[in-house]
Amino acid sequence: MPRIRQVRAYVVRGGGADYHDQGAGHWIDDHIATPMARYPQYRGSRQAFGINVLGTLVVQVEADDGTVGFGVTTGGEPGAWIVERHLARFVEGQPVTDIERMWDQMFLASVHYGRKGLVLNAISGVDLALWDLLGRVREEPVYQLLGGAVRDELVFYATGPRPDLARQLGFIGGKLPLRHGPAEGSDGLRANLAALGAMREKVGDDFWLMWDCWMALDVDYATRLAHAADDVGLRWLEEPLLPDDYWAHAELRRRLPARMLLTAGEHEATRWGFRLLLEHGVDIIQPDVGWCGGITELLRISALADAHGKAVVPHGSSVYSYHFVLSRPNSPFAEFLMMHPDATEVVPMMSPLLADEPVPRDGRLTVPDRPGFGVELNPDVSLVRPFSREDPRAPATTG
Ligand SMILES: C[C@H](O)[C@H](O)[C@@H](O)[C@@H](O)C(=O)O
Ligand SMILES: [Mg+2]
Repeated sequence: MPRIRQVRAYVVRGGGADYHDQGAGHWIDDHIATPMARYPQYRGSRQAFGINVLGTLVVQVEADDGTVGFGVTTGGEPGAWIVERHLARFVEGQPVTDIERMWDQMFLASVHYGRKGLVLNAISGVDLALWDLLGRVREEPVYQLLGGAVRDELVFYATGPRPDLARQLGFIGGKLPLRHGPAEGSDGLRANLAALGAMREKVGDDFWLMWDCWMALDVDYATRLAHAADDVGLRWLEEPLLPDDYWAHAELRRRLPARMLLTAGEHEATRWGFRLLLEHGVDIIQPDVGWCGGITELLRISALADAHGKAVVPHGSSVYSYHFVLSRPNSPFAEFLMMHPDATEVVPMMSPLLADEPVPRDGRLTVPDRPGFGVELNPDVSLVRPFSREDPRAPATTG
C-alpha cells in the first residue's frame, strides 16, 4: 500500500463548500433569523456579520504512487494554516490505510485549542481527503469502504424558500429558512406563521414542511411558534437554540407538541457533542460531515445515535454525506440544499467547485459507482495555497 507523500491546503472563494459564500440577491442571505438578529444592522443579511467569512478549504493528500485524494469543507485561510502547519505532520509518511490513527493523532494533538469549530472543520477536511484517497487507491466508492449500500438510491428533502417547487420536483419535503426571531416580536412571529400557512396551502397536507431556525430562538419563543405551527403540520423545528445550551434543548423537547420533532447538530462536533444532544432530547441529529470530524468521526456518531434509536440525517454536504447516508440503516433520507439563487431549479450544491457533482432527479439519486467520493475538482476553479511549505511559486495542481 502506498504512503502519503504530501498534504496540501487550498482556499477558494465564491460558493463551493462554504455555500453561504454567494453573490448578492441569493435567497440564502435574504433576511433569515439568526442569533445576531438582536442587532438590527445584522438582521437583513447573514453575510453582514460574516457567515461566509471563512470561505472554502480544499485539502489534497497525495500518495507516493501519484494518486491524489481531496476533501472540501468550510475553513478558508485559517483552516489551511491549521492543516499545513499542524495536522500535516500526522499524515505525511503514513500508509493510506491508517486513517483511524491519523484521525486520533490530529484530534488529540489539537485538543488544547480545537475540540470543535474550525479545527474540527480542518480535521474533517483532511479526513474526507483520506477516505477519497483510499477509495481511489482501492478503486472503490467510499460507500463500499463503509460496508456497502443498504438502499438502492437516496431520497431527499429540499432546503430553500420554495417547498412548493420542491414538491413539484419530487422531493419528500421542504425545509424553509425561518425569517423572524424573538427580536422582531409578535409581528415577526405572526409573519412566520402566515408564511408557513401560505406554503401549506400551496403544498397540501401530506408534504413535509420544516423550519430551519439557525440557532435564532429561545425556549419560550420556540414553544409558542411550535404550538401554532403544529396546527399547520410542521414536521420538525430545526436548530432553534444555541448549540451549547443542551439543557435548553431538553426543556424545549419537554414543551414541544408530541408529534413535532426537534432536530439539531449541524454546528455540533465529535461523538461527545452529539452524545449531549442525544441525551438532551434531540430527535434527529444532523451532523455536517465536513464539520463534525469527517467520515471517521461520523461513523462513531451514527452508531451512538443508533444505540439511542435516533436517525442521522446529515446536514447537506453533497457527495460527502451521500456515501455515508447510502451505507447507514439509520439514515433514511438526505438533505439537498437548493443553491440556485431563487431555489427554482436543481443545481449542484457546491457549484462551481466540483466537476461531475451529482444532483437528485425527481428528488432521488443513485450514487455514482466511481472511486472515492466520485468527484473531481473543477479545473476552471483556481486554487490558492496560502501556506505552501514548498516554493510558493509552485503551480497549484488540481489533480
Ligand atoms: C437555510 C439555513 O438557514 C442554512 O443556511 C442552512 O445551510 C442549514 O441550516 C441547513 O440545514 O441546510
Ligand atoms: Mg440547518
